Amino acid sequence: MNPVWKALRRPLTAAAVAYLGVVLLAVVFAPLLAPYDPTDGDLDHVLSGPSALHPLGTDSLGRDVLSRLMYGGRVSLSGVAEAVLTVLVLGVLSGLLAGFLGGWVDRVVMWVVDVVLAVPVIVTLLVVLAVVGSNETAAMIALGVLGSPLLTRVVRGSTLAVRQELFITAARVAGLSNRAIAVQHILPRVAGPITVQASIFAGAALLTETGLGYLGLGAQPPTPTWGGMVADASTVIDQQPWLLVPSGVVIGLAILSFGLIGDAVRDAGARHAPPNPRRRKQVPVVPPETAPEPDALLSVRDLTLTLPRGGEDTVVVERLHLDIGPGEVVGLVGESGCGKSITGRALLGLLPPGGQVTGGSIRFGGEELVARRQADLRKLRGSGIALVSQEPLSCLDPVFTVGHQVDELVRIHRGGSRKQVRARTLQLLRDVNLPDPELVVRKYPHELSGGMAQRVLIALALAGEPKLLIADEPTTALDVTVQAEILELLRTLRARTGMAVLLISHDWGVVADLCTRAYVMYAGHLVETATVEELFDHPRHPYTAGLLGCAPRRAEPGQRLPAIPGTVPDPRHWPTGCHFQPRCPLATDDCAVPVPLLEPRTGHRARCIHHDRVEGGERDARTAVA
Ligand SMILES: Nc1ncnc2c1ncn2[C@@H]1O[C@H](COP(=O)(O)OP(=O)(O)OP(=O)(O)O)[C@@H](O)[C@H]1O
Repeated sequence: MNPVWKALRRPLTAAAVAYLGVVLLAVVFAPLLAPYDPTDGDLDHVLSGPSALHPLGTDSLGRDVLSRLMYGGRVSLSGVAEAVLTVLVLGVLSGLLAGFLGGWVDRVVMWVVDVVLAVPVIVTLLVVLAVVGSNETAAMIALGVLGSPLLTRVVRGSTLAVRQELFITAARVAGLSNRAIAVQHILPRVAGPITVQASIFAGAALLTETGLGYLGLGAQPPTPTWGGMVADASTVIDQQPWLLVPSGVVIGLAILSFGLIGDAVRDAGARHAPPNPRRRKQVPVVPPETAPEPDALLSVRDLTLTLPRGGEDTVVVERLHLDIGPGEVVGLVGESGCGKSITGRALLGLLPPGGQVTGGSIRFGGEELVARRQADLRKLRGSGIALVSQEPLSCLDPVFTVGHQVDELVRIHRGGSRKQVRARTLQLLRDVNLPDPELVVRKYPHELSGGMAQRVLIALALAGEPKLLIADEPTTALDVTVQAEILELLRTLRARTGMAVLLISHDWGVVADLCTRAYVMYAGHLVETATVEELFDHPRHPYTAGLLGCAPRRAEPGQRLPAIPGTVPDPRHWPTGCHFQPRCPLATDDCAVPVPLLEPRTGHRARCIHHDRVEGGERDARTAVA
């Protein structure tokens, strides 16, 4: 069950909701339910206590307190509604814009927020009332404007947190517009904090409205207001103290109820805002030193990426080269932390906050992608390049059914009537071999197995008919049988659609199964590239040879699994020269200077000066190519 609903079912919260519901009904239906007209005085029963005639007594003019409470609530609660509505519109819009768009929009919004927060509320309200007369609506809207910065901050913080989640990245990858992502994916996620803030503000607004009524500002007599009733009661407190009880209890319980509902929703899972990602100046991109491959679908040259690590911009990928031809299946291999996934994200223009391309070029279909605006890249995502990631369930929005999520992308990429969209969705689900697509479209992500979720994710990626599919460890989270099925599916889809695939993996078996060529990465460097056959038969870099030697299928029964000693160094502590030298059995002093990519055989490149000593290697001449 939704945690918010669960929280609202707690006895105290349920009582608060019920109380506000009853008050609201009594107020709305006051003309039908109130026993008397709120302005009619019964001079025979002035300042009487509760009686059969007047259940809550009468005031100093003999007016029925119950009827005045019902009618008074109309003024007081509509004032609260006006203030809350103003806060919601201003706070949610500005918070979403600031958190989602960031940059100068964020800076301007936060500057306005700081200015409004510095304005004293009561003084401003008095000024507004002095200017517009006793216009309660104007005062409550002004209160809403002054209260909105608190909601702006909360929504901005929550949006920043949600923006980092994988399913939002997946939605971007799929080419969804910012507005669609904000409305359909982010807004439902920040609904909790918004409800908390709105209910807390409603209590404060009721208190302010009552205070204004008490001071004789706002709606004027004989119109009943709750604040006016408190003011009347306080003037006769010596003669009839009871008169303060009905209005005091109704107002007090209403404020308490707003607070209780806010607390319950917050307890149910309001999230804290993450720290604001560091803002830095965009550094100029260093142009590549080598030309792109003209016939390639994707040609990456000298790509250098930085990410903020330990407070500093750290290079995590350095001068990477990569080419993928149309329809080609290419592997990107390496241990965890070598920079494979971050490279995949850079191709889509989706680096984590603070990440930057500081050098090189990415050409896709002949167009340069580095330094292109996010709006241009968004058009490319999904239809040009699509991504399937290693955590299928985290990439699906848990709030919507599979059908809704696939429909959404089909509508964006193809358009068409509801019927046509759904027909295409079912076809896509059939294409990825999901049994019973009619049933699957009605399922929520939590009802899917890992294998089914991965198939749905592949269907989502196919919705835009991409030319290049980046499959980032697409089988890592799956069991062996399902792994084989997904690999077979990728192979079939590639043959059927003619799309190219960049398969990111640390598993040589998977790479050998699907790819014709592979790139091996180590600690941010491309260390070797060749056809998969060449790499298996004649590795020319000790790292590739070491990785191949670690494959579990090469282990002898009863023997320890072979492993490369040591671990991938943190990008802040890369050694100078060859990054692999501290772990390399062939390392010499010469390895401490930067090593270029060499080409021991045509089309086979390795970043190693000892490539001819790598086991199984041939003693070829070195040809520096980069
Ligand atoms: N959001 C991030 N913020 C800071 N550093 C990051 C972030 N994501 C990745 N890194 C760092 O970038 C480097 C490359 O990470 P990347 O995820 O690309 O490696 P990988 O080879 O894909 O490994 P894995 O298979 O575990 O994902 C690592 O040192 C990693 O710690």
